[in-house]
Amino acid sequence: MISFDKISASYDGVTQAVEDVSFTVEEPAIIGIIGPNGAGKSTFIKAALHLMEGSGSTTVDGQPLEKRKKEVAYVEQKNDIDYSFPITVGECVSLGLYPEKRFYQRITKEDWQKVDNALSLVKMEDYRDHQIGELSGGQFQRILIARTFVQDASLIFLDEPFVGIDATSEQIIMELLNDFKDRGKEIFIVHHDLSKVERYFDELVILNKQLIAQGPIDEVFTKANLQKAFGDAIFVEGGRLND
Ligand SMILES: Nc1ncnc2c1ncn2[C@@H]1O[C@H](COP(=O)(O)OP(=O)(O)OP(=O)(O)O)[C@@H](O)[C@H]1O
Repeated sequence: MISFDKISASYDGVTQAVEDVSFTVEEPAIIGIIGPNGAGKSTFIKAALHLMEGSGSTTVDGQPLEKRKKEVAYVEQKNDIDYSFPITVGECVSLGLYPEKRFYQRITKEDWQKVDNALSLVKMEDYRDHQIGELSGGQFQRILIARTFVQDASLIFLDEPFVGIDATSEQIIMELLNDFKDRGKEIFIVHHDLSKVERYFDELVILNKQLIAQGPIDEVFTKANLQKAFGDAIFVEGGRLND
């Protein structure tokens, strides 16, 4: 169970990006975080995970986040990642084993077994010794998911993981995330494609600076909530939504 209590954050003390967002997710689930551009989706995650300054608190099973940090994995937006870093696919995945481990520290035989196992889950076992810079966007995203697996994270936050990736990678990732859910994990995904909401997610968080709605898809993925978050423009092109 993870609870967010009054998460707020601003930039330069001027732009209030997220305001008093509170909600709890009790059960293993895949949770979509949606909202218009600039709604504060990325900021919410960063502030809630204490990756930037903000206020409010996050608790895991009633304990402060600090005590459970090892269980939390965060995969940032692709454009925030430096692909030119000279590191192999295997080394990149192994970083999940020891969040505190330094680069180039020796990786044991046992570690490699865990890495190989994770790489085969994301169907990237043949790429272990390749440089990360050689991968496509979709392959790299699969590597980052493999890293959360070796970390054994139970709370996974993915910021726009499907932007610019191939359909095969998207499918492999969604299958794996469903498997993670069956293993008891809670997975949060910032996502912008509303057409896939019902297929991909069990629960939804709708944000526009403040929390608009949160809960099971069939309760909160409604025209009224989407209008509140996105305005009327979203309905111009139509689309199947619950009333
Ligand atoms: N580093 C920054 N400095 C100043 N303002 C920022 C910074 N990052 C984000 N913002 C502003 O904070 C607000 C929320 O941004 P955020 O990136 O969290 O939204 P988002 O919902 O993730 O957007 P998108 O869907 O476009 O990625 C926006 O108004 C944005 O311009």
